[in-house]
Amino acid sequence: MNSIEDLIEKSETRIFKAVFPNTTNHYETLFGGTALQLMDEVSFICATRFSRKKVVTISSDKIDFEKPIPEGTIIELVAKVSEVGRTSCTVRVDIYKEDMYSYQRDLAVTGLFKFVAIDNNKKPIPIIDK
Ligand SMILES: CC(=O)SCCNC(=O)CCNC(=O)[C@H](O)C(C)(C)COP(=O)(O)OP(=O)(O)OC[C@H]1O[C@@H](n2cnc3c(N)ncnc32)[C@H](O)[C@@H]1OP(=O)(O)O
Repeated sequence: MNSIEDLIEKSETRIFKAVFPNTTNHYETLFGGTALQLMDEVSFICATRFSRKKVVTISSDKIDFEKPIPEGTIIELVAKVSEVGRTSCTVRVDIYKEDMYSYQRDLAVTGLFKFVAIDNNKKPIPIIDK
């Protein structure tokens, strides 16, 4: 049986993307809505890998767009469980931007996403079996 700490470590989830023009806005930076969609997806995968149960998003919290992400950069999304409740878990997502042609890497966006585990009747159930 894995401890909660082991499950948190093993479920850390990372996705890389290239910021192509079809994902940017008229300022030629990553569109905020696209960033949110990617954050929801990576945090959903993380919560699913953590619980190995059906989970739904119940809330998102404190999304900070600290730095713009220019077209032509690489982004890495890192999702990790930061809090475990009875039926829910909270996942912190960090988006790092990397210059393609240097080793410059900066934290650009952070946010929290909370998920609830549900059964086949869509009712909350314990997020992990103890
Ligand atoms: C992957 C996807 O695309 S999901 C799509 C978007 N999400 C959805 O459609 C979900 C819609 N929401 C729902 O179906 C329901 O709200 C449910 C099933 C998630 C929860 O049902 P509820 O009756 O509210 O559950 P309940 O009151 O027992 O709370 C369940 C957990 O959620 C937490 N919670 C409930 N409401 C909120 C809220 N507004 N904000 C933060 N946490 C909340 C509770 O604290 C509890 O956590 P805990 O057990 O770890 O302490």
